[in-house]
Amino acid sequence: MNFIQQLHAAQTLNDSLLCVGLDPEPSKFPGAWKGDASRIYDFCAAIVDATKDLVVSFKPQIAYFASHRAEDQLEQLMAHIKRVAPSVPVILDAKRGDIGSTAEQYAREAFERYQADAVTLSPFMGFDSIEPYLRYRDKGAILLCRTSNPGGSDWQNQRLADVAGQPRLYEHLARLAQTDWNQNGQLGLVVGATYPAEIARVRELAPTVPLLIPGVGAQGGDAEATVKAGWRAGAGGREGQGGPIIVSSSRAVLYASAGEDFAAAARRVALATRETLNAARR
Ligand SMILES: O=C(O)c1cc(=O)[nH]c(=O)n1[C@@H]1O[C@H](COP(=O)(O)O)[C@@H](O)[C@H]1O
Repeated sequence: MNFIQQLHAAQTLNDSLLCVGLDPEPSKFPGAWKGDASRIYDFCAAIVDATKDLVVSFKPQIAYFASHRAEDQLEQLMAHIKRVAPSVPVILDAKRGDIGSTAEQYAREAFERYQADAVTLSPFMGFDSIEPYLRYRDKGAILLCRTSNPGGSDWQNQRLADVAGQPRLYEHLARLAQTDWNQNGQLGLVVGATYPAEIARVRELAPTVPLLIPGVGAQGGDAEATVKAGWRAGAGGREGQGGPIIVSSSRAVLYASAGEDFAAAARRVALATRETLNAARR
């Protein structure tokens, strides 16, 4: 199964549009684990175990592991997810972007070392910086398009004077991801939940590509508006009818409780968020 097929299958199996982001921050860990970076795996595995039947995807953020020299724990975690939730695709959030020869190494890191099913990428350096990832035919490459942070508009909202119709940069990218760049149907786009009007615009320009939508929860994105903007009737039910949406939340789920009940609390928030997302599409 390729990444898109995995997404469709997980969305149906778990009846979910929710992605739980794994951004482990030891200073926020409960009880005796607080401040202990050697517990990153244990913390994330507990969250995975508590939410694995509620999600369309998991999304570990590589910086939260690398900054603590915990790459080995990320490897362990990826193996754990494959073991306990083999139907749930994993998106490695790495936001890589470099020339082709270096991109080959990043692609090997994401897909061979960590066994990710998809990776987030910055498209700033152009198509030849994306192409090495596409050689892994079953894997997904999710391009930053209209990001959730306010500063995203510094570049992404600029109009391109030399392209017909003067689209904004993010609109041009959405069009490329739907057409010329999407040579084997592997591309997805990141659009922030904090900008529902732009989600709708991206969905219009890229009707079938998966949209990864972070920003609900801690960043205050509106879950209902997100779904109304990005979801199309029939999407995800059967392939070819519309691109899946993957609505991601990290801190609001991971740190729902600072106590020993953190995993149960994470499950409660994940359940409630899944319900909100589902209600908005029905
Ligand atoms: O690519 C991403 O995942 C991403 C893109 C974006 O536009 N905004 C964004 O917040 N993210 C990531 O999504 C996560 C958001 O975390 P919370 O705000 O805690 O839900 C972080 O890991 C960010 O790095």
